Amino acid sequence: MSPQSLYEVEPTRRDSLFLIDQIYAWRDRLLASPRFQRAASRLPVMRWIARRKARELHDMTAGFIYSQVLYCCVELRLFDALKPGPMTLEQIATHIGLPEEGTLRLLRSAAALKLLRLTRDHRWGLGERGASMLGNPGVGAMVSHHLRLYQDLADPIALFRGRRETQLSGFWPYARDESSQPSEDAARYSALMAQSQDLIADHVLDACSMKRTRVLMDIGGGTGRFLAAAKSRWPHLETLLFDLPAVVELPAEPSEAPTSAVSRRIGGNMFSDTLPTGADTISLIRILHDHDDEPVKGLLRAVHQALPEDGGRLIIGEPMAGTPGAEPIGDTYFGVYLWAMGSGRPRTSEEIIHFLQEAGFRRCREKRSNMPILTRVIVAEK
Ligand SMILES: CC(C)=CCC/C(C)=C/CC/C(C)=C/C=C/C(C)=C/C=C/C=C(C)/C=C/C=C(C)/C=C/C=C(C)/C=C/CC(C)(C)O
Ligand SMILES: C[S@@+](CC[C@H](N)C(=O)[O-])C[C@H]1O[C@@H](n2cnc3c(N)ncnc32)[C@H](O)[C@@H]1O
Repeated sequence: MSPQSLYEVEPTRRDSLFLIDQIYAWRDRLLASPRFQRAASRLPVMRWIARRKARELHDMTAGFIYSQVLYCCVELRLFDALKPGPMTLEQIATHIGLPEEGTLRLLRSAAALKLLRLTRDHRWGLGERGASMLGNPGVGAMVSHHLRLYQDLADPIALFRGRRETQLSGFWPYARDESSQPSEDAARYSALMAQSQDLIADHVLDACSMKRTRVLMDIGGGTGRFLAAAKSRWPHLETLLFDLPAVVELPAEPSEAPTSAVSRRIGGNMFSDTLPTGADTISLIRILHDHDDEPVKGLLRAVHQALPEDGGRLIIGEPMAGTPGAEPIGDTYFGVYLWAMGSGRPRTSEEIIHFLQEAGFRRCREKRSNMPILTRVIVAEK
């Protein structure tokens, strides 16, 4: 089966070899030749390109080590420790409970990655990337939970043989079985989602105003963090939260979403229950990519039905495949992540818009996101 038919994209003129493909084939023959590579690394301009390309390939080869150095910094809370100011090697070794020799190796490797920085007086402080991590606390939570995916990737070829029980699918039980949800599982993944919602909510809300919305329903809204962010911008909003019973029954975390931010919490299954009516705007934030095509199409039809005829609006926010300049985030990171999770796939905005049109939506369009690598935004009307 061709990838096109797997993902239901209209086949383009696949049989003919375009000129551009011939040019790429010629380039690939050159790049694959050790003689060409040797020659290129001696010529002035070519040398600069060759070094850059070698560096890129080396970063990809070594990326798994970079990720684990970042993991150590997060787990050992190094960025938090260095927030007030730089520390000496001895102070850091005592603080993280590692021998000085190992600590020094870790600090040097983190400094080379700009996570840390060696100061002029030989102390260790935050590097530009370490400081950015402090500004985005949700990223640290993501890095910590990657340990499960890392275990699943220990035999990566086996992972691609077929979807099966994995460490990651154990973290997201709804991806394999929507009906049963132990509350401790729901609490664990909902906390991660709430922490990382701050990476998303502002960009979605910057892209679409809710000034004229009366009732907003967030389907799969977790602890209500997205609704809380919307309500703090537009206090007139009535907000409905729809999620699995195990999630809406979680004890309210005042720091996550103040009780007053969510007008009503409704427990149910978005695939098998009739969705509540009454909202003039419905949001699906980081929902569609978790699920395979057929359930997604059914969900979009159900959302269409739940919206009012006059002025009903759907907002979709999630990372998407084929984002210019961030292709590996959609297709590599989320593609592999969702494969290991056991269901879903990242979709291009064109695919989502196509599904929306099939479900009966009109005026389906993408809105400009300030951070398309983290979330893109699509709006559709009934
Ligand atoms: C100050 C001076 C001198 C100059 C200024 C120059 C300047 C303007 C610099 C810019 C500085 C700046 C503002 C930096 C900002 C950095 C930012 C915003 C960094 C953000 C990084 C975000 C990252 C790395 C996000 C990672 C997100 C991940 C890994 C998300 C994973 C999500 C998952 C796994 C979701 C799972 C849900 C599921 C199951 C798929 O549904
Ligand atoms: C990836 S999380 C996204 C949470 C939140 N929208 C966010 O962006 O932080 C997916 C959410 O969908 C909910 N969910 C999964 N399957 C569901 C179902 N069948 N019915 C209702 N909610 C479901 C999960 O409980 C979870 O809260």
